[in-house]
Amino acid sequence: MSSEKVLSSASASASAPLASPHAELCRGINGLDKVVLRDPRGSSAEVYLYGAHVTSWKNDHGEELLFVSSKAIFKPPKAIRGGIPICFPQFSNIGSLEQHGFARNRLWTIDADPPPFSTTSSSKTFVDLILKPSEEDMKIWAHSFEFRLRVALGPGGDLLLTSRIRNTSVDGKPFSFTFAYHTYFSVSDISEVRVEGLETLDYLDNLQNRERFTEQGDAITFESEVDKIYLSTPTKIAILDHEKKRTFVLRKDGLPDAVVWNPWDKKAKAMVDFGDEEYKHMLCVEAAAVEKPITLKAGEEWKGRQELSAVPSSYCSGQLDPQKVLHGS
Ligand SMILES: O=P(O)(O)OC[C@H]1O[C@H](O)[C@H](O)[C@@H](O)[C@@H]1O
Repeated sequence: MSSEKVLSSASASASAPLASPHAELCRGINGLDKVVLRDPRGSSAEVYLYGAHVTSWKNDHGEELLFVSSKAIFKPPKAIRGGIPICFPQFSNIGSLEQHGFARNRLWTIDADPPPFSTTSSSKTFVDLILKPSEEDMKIWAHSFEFRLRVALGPGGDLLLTSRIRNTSVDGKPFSFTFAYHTYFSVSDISEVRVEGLETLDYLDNLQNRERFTEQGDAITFESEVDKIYLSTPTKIAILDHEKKRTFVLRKDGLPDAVVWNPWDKKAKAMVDFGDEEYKHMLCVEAAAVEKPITLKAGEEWKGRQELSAVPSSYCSGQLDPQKVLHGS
């Protein structure tokens, strides 16, 4: 489909044509614009311009790998429940802004001409989006910035998110922010899930006034509500879904922390846009920069990457082998 044809079927807010031949702009739920990425090898992803929100990531068998609530509200100003909301310029309620900042409920536009990436990615299946603050945004957060997000599908169906945030202030004013890729993974049964790579680390427990604790040596498993900010984590974290025999591998760069969240039954019931039982089928593991806010001087740029892959769990005498996942290439 030509880019003109694609554009004529969606609203003018999307503005620029898409650079990738494997990206298509179309209408999603409630008429909101979304970009569908289809890799020739079979994997796919969907990104709403509302929030630059990834709402779908499928492998080459067409299996959905992200969780989106059946009760998600695709209507501004509510952020979409599930997928990958972007928390910027504030994670959680740590600051004066609304919970998780405003990037997740603003309308982004397609970035027609992004500055070149320093590392060359071989992916031809991508979309570039951009967010600049409106006058209204400047009233609540008085900083000039350009936030560029590239969402790409890699050769093996990996989902790559690269954020580049630039301080475009003309009066030399620095700013600081916290950030998270608030990824909701789809899992078969939360009680069968293990997270590897966060053992023995320090974390701030959101359920206990962000008090600092140290995680035990065992892999992390789930039997009640969890809301923890793990600090200075390794660049690779594995989420093992025993029942599905699937392992998600999260690789990150520029994002030292990792948030792990499952609301469990009580909080699930309290959320209007989340099914009562859905907590069993999701787990948030979020590449983040929370403990130490990132500061950008005028003209400076920060880059934060999250790379997700889903691989069959290596299965050996009844045990998943996380070592292969964590230490393999
Ligand atoms: O309901 P939301 O604003 O999307 O936030 C959902 C969750 O996000 C993060 O994981 C926080 O650590 C949690 O404290 C919060 O409940």
